[in-house]
Amino acid sequence: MAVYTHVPAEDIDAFLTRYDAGRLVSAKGIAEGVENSNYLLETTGADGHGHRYILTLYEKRVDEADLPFFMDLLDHLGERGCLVPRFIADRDGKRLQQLSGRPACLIEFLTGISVTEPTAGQARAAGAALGQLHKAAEGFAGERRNALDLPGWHDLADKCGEHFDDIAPGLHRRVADELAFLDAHWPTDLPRAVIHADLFPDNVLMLGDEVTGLIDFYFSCTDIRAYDLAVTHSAWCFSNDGATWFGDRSRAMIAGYEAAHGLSAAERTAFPILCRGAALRFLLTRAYDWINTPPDALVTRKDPLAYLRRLDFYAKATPAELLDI
Ligand SMILES: Nc1ncnc2c1ncn2[C@@H]1O[C@H](COP(=O)(O)OP(=O)(O)O)[C@@H](O)[C@H]1O
Ligand SMILES: N[C@@H](CCOP(=O)(O)O)C(=O)O
Repeated sequence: MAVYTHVPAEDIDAFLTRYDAGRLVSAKGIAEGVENSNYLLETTGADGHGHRYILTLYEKRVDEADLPFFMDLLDHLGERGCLVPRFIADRDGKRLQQLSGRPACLIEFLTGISVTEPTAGQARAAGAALGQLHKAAEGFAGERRNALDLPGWHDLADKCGEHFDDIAPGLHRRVADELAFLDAHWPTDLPRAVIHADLFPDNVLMLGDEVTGLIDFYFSCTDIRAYDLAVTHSAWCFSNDGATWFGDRSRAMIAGYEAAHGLSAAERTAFPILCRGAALRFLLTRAYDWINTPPDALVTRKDPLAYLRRLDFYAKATPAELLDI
């Protein structure tokens, strides 16, 4: 459950009076997500025909100072045909507000569901949507440093320290060895761009095999473009526990990305290392949250070991195995 801040319905109704959005009809806390508090709002709509919105209160890793970057990026992508939600301006043109003591935004609601067991067809569509996003992001002037890059992974690992071994014996050593490998092999000459950096199935809305929305851009940043495909691959092409890699999903995702954007020879060669980095990144944030979230907290902790299993797979994988479609 990710509702960290409980906002009384009367306060949401009062908040809505700043917008041309009608009056509040219902407000439901959204269980999915781990970073922010999200509510699904139903209103009477400005035209009286009823309307849905997402209300987000920013809680954990989102820095308020980064919100203009995310707003401008979604405007840029939306103007170029990507199915992304726009931040809604109030009657004074203001998009960032305060509600219950938190930074808060009203956001366009997009239809679709997040799949939990993607098919190969859905993995292909996600790969294509990522490629289209990368094409549409070309020419976007904004930049944002990735706080969860290789130096950021070292910081997180230092913070977890000995506690890694409370999650699994030997994990501390394994993480240190992997960081040493990535320090020596992480590519420095691949094209960089604005990337989503968290395109998990729960951040892709779909109807059947069709993508209807890409959401949750709060990790988007400037980094190696093909790393974004590695993140997406790690999230879509395994069983949820990371124990099984699905070659059909993997081939379909790469084919979808190749058709929409394409990978250079250098990106293909580096792909297994980028995937190792992606697996370590999510292992580390999950381990940090595991260690620092009480087991009885309202939010469901995500299993770090599901990403250790992916890391084990990528450490043995060849570019041909991952990319030969
Ligand atoms: N624009 C949107 N349209 C429809 N549903 C949304 C939208 N934004 C968020 N959601 C819903 O809220 C959930 C949590 O949102 P998300 O941005 O992933 O949260 P968090 O940043 O806390 O992880 C999503 O899984 C989705 O169900
Ligand atoms: N996708 C990450 C956690 C971030 O959660 P999200 O709901 O913002 O995607 C993970 O699975 O570890």
